[in-house]
Amino acid sequence: MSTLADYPKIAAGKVRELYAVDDDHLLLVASDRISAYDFILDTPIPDKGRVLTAMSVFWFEQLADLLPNHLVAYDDPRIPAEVRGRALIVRRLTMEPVEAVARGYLTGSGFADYQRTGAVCGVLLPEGLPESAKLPTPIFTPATKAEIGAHDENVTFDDVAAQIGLKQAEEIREATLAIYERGAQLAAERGILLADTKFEFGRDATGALVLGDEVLTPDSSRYWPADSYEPGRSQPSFDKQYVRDWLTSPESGWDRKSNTQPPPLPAEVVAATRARYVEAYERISGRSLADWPA
Ligand SMILES: N#Cc1c(N)ncnc1-c1cnn(Cc2cccc(F)c2)c1
Repeated sequence: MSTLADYPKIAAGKVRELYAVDDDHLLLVASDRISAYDFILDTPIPDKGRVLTAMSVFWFEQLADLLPNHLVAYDDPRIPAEVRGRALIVRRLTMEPVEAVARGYLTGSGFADYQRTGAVCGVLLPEGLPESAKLPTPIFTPATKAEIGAHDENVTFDDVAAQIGLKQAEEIREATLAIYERGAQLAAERGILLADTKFEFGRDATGALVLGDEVLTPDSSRYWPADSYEPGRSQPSFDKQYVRDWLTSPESGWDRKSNTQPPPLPAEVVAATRARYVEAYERISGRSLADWPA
């Protein structure tokens, strides 16, 4: 059995790391860290890494008929015991330099761009749409990959085509929208709205487009509870709202405008947040987290 120290770390995100296993395989590790208001919080959420890993595997299986993906294994002797259940063996790809975002609802940077220009990533939208409006049809709104701590920059389809080629950009747009439609449909049937999501794609040695990274997780997507959906205001996050509400309540003693590290989370907020991640996985997948490796 390998240990994590056997594998060189080749990339690190806010809550994930990527290690080299061999020339053709990587180890994608999801931590229990959680971020809020652009801070990585001091308090981990137990099982968050397992839930998000299990959710990616569920979606890779659901989407396999649409396009190939980089998943090789999730229960494998190459996965060190210390990260078992929250790590994947994946194929090493040549990654496309674009954050492939699909939006079905108008929120976040998309809503900000719309308020300023009437469009998102060059896609003109009807006038008068309120915050959180469901869009007439889902849109492809790519972004550049930012360094840790910086926000991705929204760009146009033409920018992507200029960077990677028109055919390649069209292939990514088509795949992004097809996966979003599939994910939004399945989630909606389970009472959860998929407002938007971000994919990363790569190419294998034959040049085929391959779905990489994590897929349709609460970290790469905005999931909203359908029963409280109301256009015209920001929506509660399915998974992070307890954290956001406590951090912005007087009880935390934290000032969001202070740009200081948020305080540790109380046990009850941790427990409630863990429960929401588990609920999201079990409702969407129809599976039990107890059946997932630990
Ligand atoms: N997935 C994937 C992947 C692949 N299958 N082949 C080659 N490269 C990547 C790759 C490179 N950067 N990232 C982003 C990323 C993800 C997770 C943690 C991080 F630190 C960074 C993904």
